[in-house]
Amino acid sequence: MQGTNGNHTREADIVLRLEGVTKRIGGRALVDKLSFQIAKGEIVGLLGPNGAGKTTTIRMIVGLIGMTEGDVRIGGYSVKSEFEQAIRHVGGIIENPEFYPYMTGWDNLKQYQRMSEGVTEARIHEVTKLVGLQNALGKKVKTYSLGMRQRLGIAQALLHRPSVLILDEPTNGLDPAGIREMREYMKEIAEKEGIAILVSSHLLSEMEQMCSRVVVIQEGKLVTVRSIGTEEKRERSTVQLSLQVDRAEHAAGLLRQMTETRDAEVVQTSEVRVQLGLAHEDIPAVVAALAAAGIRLYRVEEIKQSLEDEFLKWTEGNRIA
Ligand SMILES: Nc1ncnc2c1ncn2[C@@H]1O[C@H](COP(=O)(O)OP(=O)(O)OP(=O)(O)O)[C@@H](O)[C@H]1O
Repeated sequence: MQGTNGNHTREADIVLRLEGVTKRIGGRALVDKLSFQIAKGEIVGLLGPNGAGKTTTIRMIVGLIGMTEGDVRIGGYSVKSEFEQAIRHVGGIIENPEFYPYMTGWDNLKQYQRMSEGVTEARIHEVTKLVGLQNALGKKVKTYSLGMRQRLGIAQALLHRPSVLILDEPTNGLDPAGIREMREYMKEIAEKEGIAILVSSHLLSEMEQMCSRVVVIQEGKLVTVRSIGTEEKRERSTVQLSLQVDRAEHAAGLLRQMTETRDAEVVQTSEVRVQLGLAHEDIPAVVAALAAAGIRLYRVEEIKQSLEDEFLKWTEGNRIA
């Protein structure tokens, strides 16, 4: 699976796609023209300081609130116009999942199984093993730790074999050991089930260890999309470029067309800026294509700062934790 560094994603592997998603309330944009996509088997972090719009974005993805503009496609289906088909592909934990505390973990999942079509007991065993809960299934949920309750929630969300798992701040309240365990089973879920996972957080350090990419937002706007990897891996894969042009939207469209053959990932970050990951040898051809299309190119810069430095800069004054 090559989608993990975000530079070799095939169109057919995209399972979640946000297209200019916007939420305005009382004239204020809580989420503003947000676009990004996630492929099969990828774990992507939606990262931003408190109040950046993460929860609002996630609530729109799963249809809990409406979008003012834009659309979300899940498994190719529009959340706006084909909600039922779209939502069938999603397993989501937005608020704390509710369980019957006096029933065992197993009985809680059996209860859920009765309400859902096509979920077998074998599947219950499979998902509880994935989250490492198989030995605690006979215990009452009221005796579970927060981490165990969360695993039960994730097991439940996985029962119907969704193609996307969406988790809002899942590490909140977990101790370091709980966070580490979560990281491990999330990776296993993504790998073994080929699921795309979107997980929100305001902590870069956690996301760096868990995710293959992060989508950074601030004040509802996309700041950047970054691949996470070792320095060595980054060097071998692609160069992250920021292009300053006269018409970023036009340039981004053109670059996306080229992406299909050149494996780049294109993000418009402002009216005049486009970011993309490119193989070193592809840079001249891309510059030439932009010029040929009449787009004025003012700057081609490599983005080199560490993600940590940048994240602190973006979120200066906004960060609570
Ligand atoms: N229904 C609403 N009406 C007006 N403003 C809202 C509403 N819901 C959220 N907001 C505001 O929108 C902004 C984004 O909120 P959101 O909860 O999406 O952020 P977040 O990134 O999830 O932050 P946190 O980590 O604190 O949950 C905040 O400034 C919040 O106060």
